[in-house]
Amino acid sequence: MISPQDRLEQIQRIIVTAEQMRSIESRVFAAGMPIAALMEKVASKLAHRIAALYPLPNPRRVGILVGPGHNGGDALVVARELHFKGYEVMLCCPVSKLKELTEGHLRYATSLEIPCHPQIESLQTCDLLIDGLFGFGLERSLTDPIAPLIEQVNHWHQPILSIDLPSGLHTDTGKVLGVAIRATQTLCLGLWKLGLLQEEALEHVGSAELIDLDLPLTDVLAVVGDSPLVQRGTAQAAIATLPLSRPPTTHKYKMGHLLLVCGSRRYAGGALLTGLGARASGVGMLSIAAPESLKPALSAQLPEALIIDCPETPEGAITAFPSSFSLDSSFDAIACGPGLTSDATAIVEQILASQCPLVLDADGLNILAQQGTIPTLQNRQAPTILTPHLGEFKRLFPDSTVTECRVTAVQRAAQQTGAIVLLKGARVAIADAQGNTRINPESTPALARGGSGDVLTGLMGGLVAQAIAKLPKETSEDLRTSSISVDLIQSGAWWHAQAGILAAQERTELGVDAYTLTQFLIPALRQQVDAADSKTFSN
Ligand SMILES: NC(=O)C1=CN([C@@H]2O[C@H](COP(=O)(O)OP(=O)(O)OC[C@H]3O[C@@H](n4cnc5c(N)ncnc54)[C@H](O)[C@@H]3O)[C@@H](O)[C@H]2O)[C@@H](O)CC1
Ligand SMILES: [K+]
Repeated sequence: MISPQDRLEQIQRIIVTAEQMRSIESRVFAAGMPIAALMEKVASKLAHRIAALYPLPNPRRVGILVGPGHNGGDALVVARELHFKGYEVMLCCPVSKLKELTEGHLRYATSLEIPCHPQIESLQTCDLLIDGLFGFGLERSLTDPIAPLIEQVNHWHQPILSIDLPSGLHTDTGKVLGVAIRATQTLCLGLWKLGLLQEEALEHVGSAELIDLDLPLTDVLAVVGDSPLVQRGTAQAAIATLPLSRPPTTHKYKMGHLLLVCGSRRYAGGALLTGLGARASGVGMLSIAAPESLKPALSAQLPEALIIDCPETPEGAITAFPSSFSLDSSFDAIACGPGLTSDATAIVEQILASQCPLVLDADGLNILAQQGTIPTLQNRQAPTILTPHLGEFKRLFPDSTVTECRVTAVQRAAQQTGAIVLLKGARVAIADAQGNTRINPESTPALARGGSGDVLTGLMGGLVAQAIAKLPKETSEDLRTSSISVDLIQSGAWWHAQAGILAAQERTELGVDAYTLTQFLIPALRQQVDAADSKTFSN
């Protein structure tokens, strides 16, 4: 039997749509779990968590918004439990036609003399609001009388805690259906809903937490599949994937040789930041091809790196590799792009034509877009990882529907090109050609800053080089490609985000310039590994 800790780790990785959640619940109900019993369980866990988050005596007055379905039912059971714990609870139920179970709980709450108001104004003096208007049953845009009620509540100042989802959000796309509650906190029930991990939803979700409902893993996996294509990244998965422990008899070339191709006189920092990101990855050997005029600065900051000084244009962009240099099989991976400028077309073309695994970013992506993204990458045999932000993504895939749904757009881009595509943003989404998809659930706006992407490119290049170096030299191209998994790329995205989060905690969100970020990569990893170890020992 799986341990409760391993079960919870698996549950934390799963992401469901509304339809999948409905199917899972149907299986549980068909197996004999009464709907009312599940609702009791949900609400008792919620009430317990809410009392821990907002302990008495302050806040004392709790206003609860009750909708027509079972989200409203959950809210009413929470109301009853908080009432018995000593909170001063009041309800607002703006609709008259309720589902049967919800109706019963409303009757009982009323019999306990918990006041229920049709008008939202009565709740304005509450210290805390709980949103139980709609959960995953919301199907269409909100209108009168609920839409104006939500608008009003969003202008008030007390914290709002949403049950399952902020009411008004689409469960799958995270888009606002007319209007939606802006929650301070969302307690998601049972399994992570896809919409909560979409960037569109972030301003409404607040901080998000999963309330485990002990849904049987067999029922969950029967619906989402044993190895679900779309998964939420977790710390444990990232730590298990990163090359944290080294074989005792290893040597530097077995730990990966990474070639960085980056920088120009104008963007000298691009080369430096990529180099510092690569250094933190632990890669065995680091070579940096950069304009020859950057050599002194790079050597001073990265004394361990081999600097390949490249001829440059009068403006200081790389024109080509030096004539003595051959882009042969001595490199396990190349990371290319930061700070190159658009003048470095020839060298990017040469790299794209090579057989070397490649992480492509920034100007490398812009040059690829000019060459024609899909045909160029379809001709590439070696593994390719693209790390665009939204603007670069649109240039690479001008026909994409990225504004509709980032996750679908990334999946399609990966499938069209055969590359692993990582779309940057507050919720990094990563997909491979087979549809395997990862979403990084945690980040910080502190990373929205010039140069933080360069750090990611170097870090990612170092991880890819180490994964490739582990393979026997004669490994086929297909096997090399499959050895670079979305989990590896997700572990890099997770690590980078955790460094930003730790740096922001220590220095505020204003204090996370890209150089500082590089200095937090190792401390953040240390902290996360220690936290994971202490969890293991305490269980
Ligand atoms: N089924 C269960 O027993 C469980 C349900 N749970 C809770 O129940 C929720 C799902 O319950 P429901 O399926 O009842 O769905 P909801 O409570 O999300 O709401 C659905 C109700 O709202 C109405 N509705 C939908 N769109 C509307 C609109 N735009 N304007 C006005 N009315 C609209 C529907 O006709 C339906 O009556 C979950 O989010 C969760 O909170 C969970 O607690 C787990 C157990
Ligand atoms: K809700």
